[in-house]
Amino acid sequence: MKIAILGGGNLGTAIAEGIINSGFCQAADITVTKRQTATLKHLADLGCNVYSDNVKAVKNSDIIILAVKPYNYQIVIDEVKAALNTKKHVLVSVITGVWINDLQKAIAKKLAVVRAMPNTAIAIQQSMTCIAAQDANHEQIEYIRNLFNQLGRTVVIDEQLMDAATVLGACGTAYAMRYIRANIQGGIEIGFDAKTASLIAAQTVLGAAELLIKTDSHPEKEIDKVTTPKGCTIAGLNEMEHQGFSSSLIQGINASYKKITK
Ligand SMILES: NC(=O)C1=CN([C@@H]2O[C@H](COP(=O)(O)OP(=O)(O)OC[C@H]3O[C@@H](n4cnc5c(N)ncnc54)[C@H](O)[C@@H]3O)[C@@H](O)[C@H]2O)C=CC1
Ligand SMILES: O=C(O)[C@@H]1CCC=N1
Repeated sequence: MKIAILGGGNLGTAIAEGIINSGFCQAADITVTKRQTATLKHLADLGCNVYSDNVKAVKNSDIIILAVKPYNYQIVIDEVKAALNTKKHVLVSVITGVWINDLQKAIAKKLAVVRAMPNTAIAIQQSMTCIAAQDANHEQIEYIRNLFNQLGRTVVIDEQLMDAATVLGACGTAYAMRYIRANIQGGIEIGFDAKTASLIAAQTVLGAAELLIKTDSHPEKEIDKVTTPKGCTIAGLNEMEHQGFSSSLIQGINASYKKITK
């Protein structure tokens, strides 16, 4: 299978790099497009095809990953729709807030369309990618899922949950960063230099996440292991809750969701 990535920006280039690093396919089988291709030199050096002709990229590929900003998708679809072939192509859109029906209407064909919602950790092959599909067969969905499995973990969801997936999975990277930053600020206040506090905070969060994923455990079970009776962990946790810690996170998630669905 040959893969075209239309829109070689942050996400598009990260996907290309991840696919090459994972060995999922040869660099020569990947095409990345952008209007000005100067910033894609590193991909060309790796062996990818890099150019600005979206139609040529579509004609030369089987899987078309659309990775432009939401306000640019219509222009790109108008440009390539005549070249899209329902018997050959699968369109994968990573665009926030654009529904499969919108894409199929814009294409004016019943093309197999898959929506994927990754996060920025895709750059280091640690994305959580939620996938939803329409008019794609089992084989096509499994191929796309396998592609994104090279770039982290995947889950197939109903498209109705795509906004929720965007909030929890993609905005979630920013929430986690803010949590880590707060830990760094607290860590400095209790004595660490910024660099050491950053390492301790980030590795501790990584370890906590891995504990949950690798042992299929529940957060509260792991908290029980850390909280010594009358100890400092429970004192800190309870104070955080008195200050509205869990409630503020839940309200933030709801605010993001309201914004994306309005
Ligand atoms: N940043 C994030 O955390 C996430 C972003 N997304 C979605 O992914 C999409 C891409 O996001 P980013 O990579 O962050 O944006 P970006 O702005 O870095 O990349 C978009 C690229 O498309 C190129 N482009 C614009 N018009 C084009 C055209 N006609 N032909 C070819 N290339 C064209 C731009 O030059 C730019 O390099 C967006 O729709 C966004 O909603 C999805 C999940 C997470
Ligand atoms: O903030 C946003 O609108 C997008 C959605 C997912 C990540 N960034």
